[in-house]
Amino acid sequence: MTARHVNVFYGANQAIADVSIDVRRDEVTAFIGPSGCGKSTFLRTLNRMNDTVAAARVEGEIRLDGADIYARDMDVVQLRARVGMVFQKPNPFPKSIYENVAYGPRIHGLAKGKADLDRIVEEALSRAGLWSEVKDRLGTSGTALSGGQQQRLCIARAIAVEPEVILMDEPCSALDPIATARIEELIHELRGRYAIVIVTHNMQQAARVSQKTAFFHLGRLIEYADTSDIFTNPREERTKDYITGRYG
Ligand SMILES: Nc1ncnc2c1ncn2[C@@H]1O[C@H](COP(=O)(O)OP(=O)(O)OP(=O)(O)O)[C@@H](O)[C@H]1O
Repeated sequence: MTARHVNVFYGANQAIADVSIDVRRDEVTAFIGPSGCGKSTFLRTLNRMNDTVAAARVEGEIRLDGADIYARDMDVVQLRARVGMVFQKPNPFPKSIYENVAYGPRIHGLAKGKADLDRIVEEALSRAGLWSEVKDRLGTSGTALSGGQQQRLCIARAIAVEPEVILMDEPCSALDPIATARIEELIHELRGRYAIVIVTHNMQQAARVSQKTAFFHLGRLIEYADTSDIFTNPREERTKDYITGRYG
């Protein structure tokens, strides 16, 4: 995905100012920065989640495989399948584990019948590292799983429609350390197959899971570089101050 000169406003307040960035398919990109700097707002521009906020207005250009995602003829439902999202709080549908994963492929017409749908569900749950834990209880409610399992179910739900990009907005902030480690492992396993963008407050997590890191401050993209450079050799003073804990 490429973003060029993106501005986002909530009414009269500007939350994102002139952000340009490329997100590559074979990498995990972490968005870091102090609270309120616009990480989530910018993340949400990448699959037009901001459309759901009446006061939000996006300017600039964002392209997915060259196509302008804000173009009038862009099918937003299709876009959100190609650019999936995993939220801070796991939000499975109040339906069975199977239905949580099968819903997307069914509405997007990806399955050629029941056996094919079963295969897609198994594959998505396997890739999300959840299959062995749930294969004998696919009919039970997704909301009855543990928080970490629910988050992996949400990742399986995103994967099931074969996205190109997965956006993760602080996916571990509601999870304990063990469930967090499991999600981080999963991010490693999924890398290469999907472009992954993760917003995180946890700098160790950014350093562990990502290859590229973008540091935001007051709505601007201050520095975007290899994660190892951001954490060991930042070019900007503000990045250095943030990663050394001087503010944030
Ligand atoms: N729905 C909204 N309506 C109005 N203003 C909003 C809305 N969402 C975010 N903002 C404002 O936009 C700015 C950026 O917020 P955003 O949530 O994107 O930051 P963030 O870096 O993700 O913060 P955090 O790390 O605390 O989640 C803030 O000033 C915030 O108050």
